[in-house]
Amino acid sequence: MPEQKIPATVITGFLGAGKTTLIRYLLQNAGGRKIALIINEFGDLGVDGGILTGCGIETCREDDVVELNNGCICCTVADDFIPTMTKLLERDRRPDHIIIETSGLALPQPLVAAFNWPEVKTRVTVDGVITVIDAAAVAAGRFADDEAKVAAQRAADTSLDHDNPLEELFEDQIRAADLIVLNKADLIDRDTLEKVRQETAAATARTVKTITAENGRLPADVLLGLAAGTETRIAERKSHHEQEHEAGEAHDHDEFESFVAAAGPIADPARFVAGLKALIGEHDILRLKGFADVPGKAMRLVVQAVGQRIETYFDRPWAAGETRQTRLVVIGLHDGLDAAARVAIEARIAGLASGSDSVEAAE
Ligand SMILES: Nc1nc2c(ncn2[C@@H]2O[C@H](COP(=O)(O)OP(=O)(O)OP(=O)(O)O)[C@@H](O)[C@H]2O)c(=O)[nH]1
Repeated sequence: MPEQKIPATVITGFLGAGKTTLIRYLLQNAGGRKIALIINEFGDLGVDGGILTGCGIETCREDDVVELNNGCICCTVADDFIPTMTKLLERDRRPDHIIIETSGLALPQPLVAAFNWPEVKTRVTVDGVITVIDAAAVAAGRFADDEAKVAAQRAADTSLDHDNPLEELFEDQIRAADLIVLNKADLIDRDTLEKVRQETAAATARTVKTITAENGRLPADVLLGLAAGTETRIAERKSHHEQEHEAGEAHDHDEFESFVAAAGPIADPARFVAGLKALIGEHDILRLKGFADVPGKAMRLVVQAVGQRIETYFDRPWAAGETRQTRLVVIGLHDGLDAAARVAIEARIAGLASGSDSVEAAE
């Protein structure tokens, strides 16, 4: 049986935006996922590894945290990142998910490109790039809470081979994002937050979704794609249709909504994916993830989408006695996924699966 690919999430954003805080919360609420962390930081400026390893979180063992402190990760990809990933993948204890926290100076694109290196490509899939933004700093006309510290980090990194102005770096980090987190929402009022949201959206041409957070407190299901633990839950969960006349599930995070959309076999996977892309663009869908039944294929098709990034691959044969089915978990903001939207989305997914609805992807 082929080894299932391990999803990797890149978490980027300026120094002090709240990346470590978000990761810490994520580890504490990982839903049983075994997470390995790669943290990129420098000398005495870096304390994140210590914060995370010393945190006493059960799911995060000391040797699951790897620190890369030879310079900015995007400038040391070949020397540092690839060997580290390879070592991580050769461990006996395979992680369910890999999280990479970049330094505040990192350009995410070279890092994402590194996932195409042969050593990594066959074993890891990019789950998504999450860009954390200090909304309060941006509202105040800055990119980071402490721009002097960012400058100090830059000065301390002798291997840094890009010297973009802060504004350009900020735009690059936003452009690379599959999901943007406007963090530190507690420090500004709603109107200001909305202004920051618009400003951020203007910096990206794509239909990237933006969510807000206080102290990075966001559910793992929103931040991360499928993992071993979620797999069984999808099969067990009732579809939206089955749930329609029942009380909704209890939520820890009221601002988010999720449901399972069930559909029939996929007539044409490429058109299905193109249609899903369009659907995500049209609705407030943050994530779509699950499995699909492709007739004629012995293997199950994994579908993972965050923003406009959609990954599909066959991960394992359907087991004997297992029902071949298409089930996608749809996650979005509560306000955007009301009952009518859920009915419409489920119907569209069913139509896309059967080929009766052949929406082309929005460019
Ligand atoms: N008020 C407020 N403070 C926050 C929030 N998120 C993080 N902080 C604080 O902001 C500071 C920086 O947070 P970190 O999580 O270390 O930020 P980071 O992006 O990991 O920073 P580096 O790793 O240094 O690049 C810490 O003092 C956090 O406690 C938030 O949502 N609201």
